[in-house]
Amino acid sequence: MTTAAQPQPSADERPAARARLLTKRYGGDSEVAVTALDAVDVDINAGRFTAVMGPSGSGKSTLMHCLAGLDSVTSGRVWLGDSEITSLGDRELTRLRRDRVGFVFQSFNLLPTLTAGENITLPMDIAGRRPDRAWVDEVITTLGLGDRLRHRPAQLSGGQQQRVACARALASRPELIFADEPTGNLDSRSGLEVLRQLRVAVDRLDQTVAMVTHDPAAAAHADHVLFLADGRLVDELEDPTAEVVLERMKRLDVPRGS
Ligand SMILES: Nc1ncnc2c1ncn2[C@@H]1O[C@H](COP(=O)(O)OP(=O)(O)OP(=O)(O)O)[C@@H](O)[C@H]1O
Repeated sequence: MTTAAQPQPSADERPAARARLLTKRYGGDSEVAVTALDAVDVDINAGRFTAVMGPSGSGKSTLMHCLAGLDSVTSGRVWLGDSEITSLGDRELTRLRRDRVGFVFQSFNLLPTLTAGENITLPMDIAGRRPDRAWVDEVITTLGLGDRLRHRPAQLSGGQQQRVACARALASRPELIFADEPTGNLDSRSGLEVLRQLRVAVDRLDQTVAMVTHDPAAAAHADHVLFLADGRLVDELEDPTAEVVLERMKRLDVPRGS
């Protein structure tokens, strides 16, 4: 428990998630073992939009999965807020994920038989949690979904479906939203629509978003970019533009030794 005498960091300084010496190896000690993450130290700051970039196979999805408690770590420690998730058992981890983390995936993952409104509150309904109606209404209004709530996913455009998925991730007011290539299945206009909504979630709803992306233009919507290469955190960028992100990515794509 913290005492009143201890200074509390401001929201901007408080990491929503952090990892220290995070190593993830697939394949155990076998000859085909892959070190997907190699002693990574990383902070995902609260109230900010962070993009994770890097060449294919650099460890982006693995980092996200380990930070979100979706995958176990080989060594190192991971915290979500003040909770060390690397010390939790399966059941506690499941509860923590359910209550404190939101997810947006490339493939929307909406239930086709439910309306948009039902999809948005489904995780809370399953968890037996009563939605905070004022908050859910604010999310729906802010994401411009008010006139789409009775539609089923098939009656919505891809961009609208992904906005519903964003609203679903936001509905429980999680501490952190992980978005894995959220624009990967969308045309550029719909992708832009979704990126703007993630930006709005941070700026107007005071949420925290961490997004894996291949796209420098998408990363430019973030406040901060983390660059991975060969399982290591090799670069960071504040207030990115698409041009500078592309430039940094080109450096990472240079083959080793050249
Ligand atoms: N379940 C797994 N079993 C074995 N190796 C894996 C597994 N998942 C990932 N890897 C390996 O770990 C490394 C990092 O993979 P990861 O998916 O995190 O990279 P990424 O940067 O997200 O790639 P991409 O941009 O192509 O999605 C790769 O070499 C990959 O082949």
